[in-house]
Amino acid sequence: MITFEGVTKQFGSRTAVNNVTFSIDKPQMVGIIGRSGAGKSTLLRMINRLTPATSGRIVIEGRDVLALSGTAQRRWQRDCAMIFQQFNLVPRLDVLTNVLLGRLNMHGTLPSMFKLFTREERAQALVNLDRLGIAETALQRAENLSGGQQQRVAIARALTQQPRMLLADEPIASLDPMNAQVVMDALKRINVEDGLTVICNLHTLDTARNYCDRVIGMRDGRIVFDGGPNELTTAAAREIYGAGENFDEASTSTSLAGGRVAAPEIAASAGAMTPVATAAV
Ligand SMILES: Nc1ncnc2c1ncn2[C@@H]1O[C@H](COP(=O)(O)OP(=O)(O)OP(=O)(O)O)[C@@H](O)[C@H]1O
Repeated sequence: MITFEGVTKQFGSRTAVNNVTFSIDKPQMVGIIGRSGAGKSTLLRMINRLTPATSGRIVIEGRDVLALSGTAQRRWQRDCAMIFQQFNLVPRLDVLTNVLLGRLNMHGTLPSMFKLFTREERAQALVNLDRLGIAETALQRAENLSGGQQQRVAIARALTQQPRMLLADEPIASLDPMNAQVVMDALKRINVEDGLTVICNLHTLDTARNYCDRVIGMRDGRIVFDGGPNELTTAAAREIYGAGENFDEASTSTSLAGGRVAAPEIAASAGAMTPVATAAV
């Protein structure tokens, strides 16, 4: 589905991502972990061309997406929707319009300028909000929502792009544990129910173990671990984080004690913090 071939990014003399090679050959939830500055964001941003790579190829269905330009590049950026730590909503616009912005690059310039969306697009945006359990917020201003709700709006906007892949750059780093869990559960359900690959930068080991099918560990721009969540032992974590014998996993932990999402109907429980919570995603 996606293959990285010797992908490198240099910022001046600083090598942020160093000759990275790996493939994802089936829809997976992939977590990328590593200490701050390891290159996680740069790796993700190169996939959808927010950051240009210095060298290498990222190949999807035989095409090097790093070589795309113009319309083909914009089409690819639509295909790999991205969500961010700070949600990137338009605060003063209502939630529904924020979600519809996911359709913008499917329109010509004039309809885009005047935000002219079809009835079908509005209906689809509402369906996506409903999947995220927040349809009732559709007419509220985005800035009046909680952080967890705003991130779910961002996910609904990403779904409205009808992407082939979802990239999430530290999607829960600004959220409290309860909202973090709701957002991770939503991403997991999208992966399972829609068969979309989700690539997610995470700061915390426990979240990667609990939610991801595969974990990639980065250190100093290189991949130093690539395996299943069960292979992510304390020794492997030490290698990824460049830590010594006194490495304490708790230092990378949220209080998310969640497990993997097995069923959409698992109830929210403020006390237990088991997965999850939202309406069916
Ligand atoms: N626009 C930029 N200009 C210069 N250097 C950059 C730029 N973006 C990132 N870097 C550098 O590249 C390296 C990797 O940064 P990156 O943000 O990818 O790491 P990260 O693992 O995502 O870190 P964090 O978890 O703190 O977000 C760091 O040394 C960073 O300072």
